[in-house]
Amino acid sequence: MRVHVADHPLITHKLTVLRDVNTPSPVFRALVEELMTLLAYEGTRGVKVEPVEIQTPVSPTTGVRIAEPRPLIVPILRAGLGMLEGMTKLVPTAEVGFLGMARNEETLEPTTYAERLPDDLTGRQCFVLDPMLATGGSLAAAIEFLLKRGATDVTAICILAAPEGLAFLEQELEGHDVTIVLGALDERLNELGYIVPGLGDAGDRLYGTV
Ligand SMILES: O=P(O)(O)OC[C@H]1O[C@H](OP(=O)(O)OP(=O)(O)O)[C@H](O)[C@@H]1O
Ligand SMILES: O=c1cc[nH]c(=O)[nH]1
Ligand SMILES: [Mg+2]
Repeated sequence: MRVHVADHPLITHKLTVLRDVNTPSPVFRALVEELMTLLAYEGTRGVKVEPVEIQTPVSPTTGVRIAEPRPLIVPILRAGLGMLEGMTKLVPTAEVGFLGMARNEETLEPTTYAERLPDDLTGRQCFVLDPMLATGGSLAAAIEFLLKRGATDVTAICILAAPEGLAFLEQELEGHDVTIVLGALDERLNELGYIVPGLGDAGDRLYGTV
């Protein structure tokens, strides 16, 4: 598993406002989208392209286009939905599939309550979007779901992660071709399974449920 922490002052600046408990939901949503555009740029460095011959007004030349089969973007509902627009702006021809997952806040175990994905993901490059990688249970389950359908090349883009969650993913996904792109790697998890310093519950802050 490869882990890449995006290191850019604009990302850190936007993250600081995102973390602030006084940032209201509409601003939080806008910031997630802006951050996602920057993280999508990092996260798609390995997107598969194929050569294409074109004619400029001056001469023929060889360029590239996104390779077939098209990449699949998988936001994990709810909070991952806030990242979708930022990603599809960069890769507008990608297909989008959905996974709905919720973490039981007492046991911290994830459950999957919705799935709308292609049956066969053989040869598909997959990009999973979820802002928070805390214990890693939700992301591990989501990635394992894609691997079982035949995916072999998975990149997850998260805004924040805890070291405990990364260690869990490392152990669960050993031997698989998985890349994790992060906006920041935080200090730790607290006793309730929340990322510290973190930003609280991403879904609640995005959709105004608190
Ligand atoms: O790494 P974990 O310990 O599994 O926690 C992270 C998960 O928790 C949050 O979702 P949540 O379950 O709160 O669902 P929501 O997006 O509907 O708020 C977050 O978006 C991740 O999916
Ligand atoms: O800190 C955390 C942990 C899990 N889910 C969140 O939304 N935030
Ligand atoms: Mg939540």
